[in-house]
Amino acid sequence: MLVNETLEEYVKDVSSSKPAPGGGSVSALVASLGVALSSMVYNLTIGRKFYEEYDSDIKDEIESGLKICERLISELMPLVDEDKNAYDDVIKAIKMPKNNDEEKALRSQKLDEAYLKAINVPLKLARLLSEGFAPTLLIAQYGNPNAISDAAVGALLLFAGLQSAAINVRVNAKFLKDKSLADSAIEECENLIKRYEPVKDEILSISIKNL
Ligand SMILES: Nc1nc(=O)c2c([nH]1)NC[C@@H]1CN(c3ccc(C(=O)N[C@@H](CCC(=O)O)C(=O)O)cc3)C=[N+]21
Repeated sequence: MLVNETLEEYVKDVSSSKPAPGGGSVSALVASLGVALSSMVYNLTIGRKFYEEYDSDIKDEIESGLKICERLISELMPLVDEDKNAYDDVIKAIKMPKNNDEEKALRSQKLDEAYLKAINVPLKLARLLSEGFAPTLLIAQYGNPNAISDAAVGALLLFAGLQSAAINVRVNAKFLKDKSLADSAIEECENLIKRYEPVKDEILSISIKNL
């Protein structure tokens, strides 16, 4: 499993001419790291003197923000492998024989199934990532000022992950037979980008003001 590799092995795997891991797996890793940075700022906040002085409703919000980050990390990390497996299946289907109608039909069916998976993994990534912006904004507002730049880096990585997921959805959607499913997946990603780009910008401006 990729998640059990060393960083060195993973980077080598990505850089090689092996078909996968590719951009999809890398965007899942980047997404995990983005949320991990937010989580780090939470962990550098909860229990500190300035934190204890917050109203209890703010403290509750902060505690639930950390819970969200922890859940997101545990759901994002498996996508590093799931995306590799999904794209491996695309490559496997592309390589299937097409010497007669029977082979062609089977290949076309397997290819469609593989592209559907190769869309669904980045779509899941985009949906999970979209849940990471609110907790990152919250911790940029209330978190440890020493680590505010990490919330900004987290927001940038979340947004990079979201845009990358949208690109992977789009590139695979054009091969899908079910055009309405393809269009709705593309539209969902575009809507998430439109919705969360301003949140990313807000996190950046809060962080930059307080550097
Ligand atoms: N969910 C998802 N994850 C991805 O990682 C992903 C994706 N969708 N959609 C498209 C892009 C593109 N990408 C490629 C990786 C390797 C080759 C590759 O190795 N191609 C070989 C041919 C493959 C072979 O025959 O072995 C070649 O061009 O020589 C191509 C394309 C991954 N992507």
